[in-house]
Amino acid sequence: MISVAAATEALLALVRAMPVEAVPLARAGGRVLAEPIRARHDQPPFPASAMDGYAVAADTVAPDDAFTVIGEAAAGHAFAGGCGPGQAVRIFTGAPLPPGATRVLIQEDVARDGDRITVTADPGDATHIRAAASDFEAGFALHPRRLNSRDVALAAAMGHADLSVRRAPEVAILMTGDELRAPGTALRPGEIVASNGYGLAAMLRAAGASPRLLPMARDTGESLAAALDMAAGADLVLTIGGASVGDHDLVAGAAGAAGMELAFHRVAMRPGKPLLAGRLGAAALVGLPGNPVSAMVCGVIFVLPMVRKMLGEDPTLPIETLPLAAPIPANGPREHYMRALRLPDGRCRVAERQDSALLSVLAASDRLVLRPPGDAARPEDDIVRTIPLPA
Ligand SMILES: Nc1nc2c(c(=O)[nH]1)N[C@H]1C(S)=C(S)[C@@H](COP(=O)(O)OP(=O)(O)OC[C@H]3O[C@@H](n4cnc5c(N)ncnc54)[C@H](O)[C@@H]3O)O[C@H]1N2
Ligand code: MOO
Repeated sequence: MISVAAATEALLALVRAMPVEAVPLARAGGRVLAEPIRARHDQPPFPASAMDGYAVAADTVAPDDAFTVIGEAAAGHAFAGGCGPGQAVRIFTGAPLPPGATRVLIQEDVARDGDRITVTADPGDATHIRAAASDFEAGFALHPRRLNSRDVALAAAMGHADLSVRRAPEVAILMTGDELRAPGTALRPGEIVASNGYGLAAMLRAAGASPRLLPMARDTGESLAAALDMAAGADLVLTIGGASVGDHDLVAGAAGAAGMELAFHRVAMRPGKPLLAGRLGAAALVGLPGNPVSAMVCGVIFVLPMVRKMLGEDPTLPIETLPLAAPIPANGPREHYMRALRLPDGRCRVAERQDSALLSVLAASDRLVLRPPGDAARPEDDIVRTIPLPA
C-alpha cells in the first residue's frame, strides 16, 4: 500500500494540460484561460465625462460664473471643436471630453437660459472626468485562470471576441456491479440503486470536465472489457466498484487485459483503500472503490486534482484549519478523511457515523477532516486540518 501523497504524485504524473481551443466570449465563463491576453487599447480610450452636464475650460468655478454653450457631446458623438475660456459644451455621461475642457459641471449645479449657463451652486473640486486609460492601459494583462463573470466582462472591455481556453477533459465513468440498477428502476431482491457515478459526474462537470456515463457493466470479464472499449477517446477513465479483493472484484484484471499499465493498487487511506490507477492507451485510468462515500471522497482527493492539472490549474487541495466542536478518537494506521460540518460558531463537528456507505452523512457534510496515520485522540477545540467539499 502506498501513501496518499505518493498516490497523488503518481496520479498527477498520469495526466497533463489539455490542448487549447478558442471559444466565443459569451461561452467563456467557467472555462480556464490558457494564455495571457493583453488589452488591445486604453480603457477608456479617451477622456470621458462621468456625468451629465456641461464641459468647461476653467480650473476654479464659483456660483454666478457664466458660460456660453457652443455645442453638444454625447456618448458615441464627440463635439467637433474645442472648448475655450468662457465656453461650455453640453455633455452627457460617456461622451468624449472636448479638447481644452478641464472639468464637467453637473447639470444640477447650473441654470440654463438659451445658450447661457450660470452656476447656481458651489461645484466643489470634482472634475467628473474619467481620464484616458484610468481603468487600464493598452497591454494590460489578464493571466491564465478560471474565468468568472467579472473576468469575462474585463476580457470583453480589453477587446477580445474569442478566448483561448483549455479543452474540457472528457471523463468516461463506468459503474460496475451485478447488483446495480439505474435510479428510478424498481429493485429486485439483492439489487441497489447506482449512485456515485452520478455524483462524480456532477462533481467533475462543476470542475470544468466533460463527464460521460457509460452503460453499467456486470461483474464479468466480457462485460467489463466491452465497457472499457466504450471508454475509447476519453482523456480519463473512472471505474467504480470491483476494485477490492473479493472473488467478484474484477476491475484490475479487466483493465490489465485491456492493456492498462498499472501505476499502483491500494492506498493507505480510509475510505478509499482499494484505489487503483494506471495508463490505458492515451488515457489515465482510476479505479475507484464501490462504496458510495469512498468513490466520492476519492473523487475529491484524487480525481479533482487530476482534472485541475488537465485544465492548467493548481491541483493543490485547499486546506482550512478549524477547532473541533467535540473530541474525536485516535486514528488507526491509514490516513482518515472524516466527514464533518462547519458549525455557525466556526467550529467543526465530525460526524459520528463514518461508514463509507452513508451518503446521507456525506450530503450533510461540507468538509473532510484530515487525520494522519496514528493521529492521537483530539480534545474539543483542538485545531484540525480540513478539506472543504466542492460543488
Ligand atoms: N476482505 C476484504 N474486503 C474488503 C476490503 C478488504 O480490504 N478486504 N476492502 C473494503 C473496502 S475499504 C472497500 S472501499 C470495499 C470496496 O470494494 P470494491 O471497490 O470492490 O467495491 P464493490 O465490492 O464493488 O462495492 C462495494 C459496495 O459499494 C456498492 N456499490 C458499488 N458500486 C456502486 C455504485 N455505482 N453506486 C452505489 N453503490 C455502489 C456495492 O453494492 C457494495 O455495497 O471493499 C471492502 N471489502
Ligand atoms: O476504504 Mo473503504 O473505501 O473504507 O470503504
